[in-house]
Amino acid sequence: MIHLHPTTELAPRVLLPGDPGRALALAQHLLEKPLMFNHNRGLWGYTGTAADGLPLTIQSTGMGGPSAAIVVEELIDLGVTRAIRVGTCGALQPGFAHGDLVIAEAALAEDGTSRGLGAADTVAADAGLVAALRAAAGDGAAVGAVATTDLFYDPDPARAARWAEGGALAVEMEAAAVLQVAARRGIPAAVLLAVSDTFGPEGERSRIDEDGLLRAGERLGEVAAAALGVATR
Ligand SMILES: O=P(O)(O)O[C@H]1O[C@H](CO)[C@@H](O)[C@H]1O
Ligand SMILES: O=c1cc[nH]c(=O)[nH]1
Repeated sequence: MIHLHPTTELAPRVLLPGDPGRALALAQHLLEKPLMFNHNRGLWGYTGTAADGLPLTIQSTGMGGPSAAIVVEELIDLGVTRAIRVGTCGALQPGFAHGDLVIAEAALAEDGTSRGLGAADTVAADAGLVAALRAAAGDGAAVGAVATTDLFYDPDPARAARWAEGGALAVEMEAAAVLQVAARRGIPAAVLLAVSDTFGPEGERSRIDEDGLLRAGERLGEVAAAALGVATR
């Protein structure tokens, strides 16, 4: 592969955090004897044995649609058949607190990557994986559309206001690209997010603290692994 240089076998099922540090934390949290199989381009990837005794791969996508699309294309070429993005997001609706979970039924294609890959206004997640995420998360997750953007620091607040008015629950930067590549290549994919940022009335950002981010990451991994069929320890 051009970007992923695997040094071990990959599992057919994969968790996709954006952050390489979350890939390492999840490998340590979810896997027995995790092996790093890729560090090329800083895209840390691990495979190990999950709680059900079967292999699970955890591969970071990096930030943004272009990097995520490369990673998902190459993972599918390497034999991956099911994928769940496990990411952070900014809340677009009132009532969310740091660490709250959001299951994306669909992603608004507000990014260049998914549009370049032929996405219409929204890209749907796989219904079976969404149902599995709902079951794994219990009552503890909001379910709906999220917006995927290319801009973490967006100079135009009207965009987020429009997504919020349209009912989007949260904003992040890879879901539409991951779902669009998966749809084009014919594999089921879904997206589970944890709220890392909330916004005040003037758009002022409140960021989750480091401990909360670590705990939210572990919860993302536990729920998404369960949705992929991994019994939690
Ligand atoms: O926490 P991850 O998965 O990286 O996701 C979110 O965090 C990054 C921005 O801080 C973007 O990648 C965004 O989508
Ligand atoms: O506000 C946020 C938080 C996480 N990820 C994003 O893309 N935006």
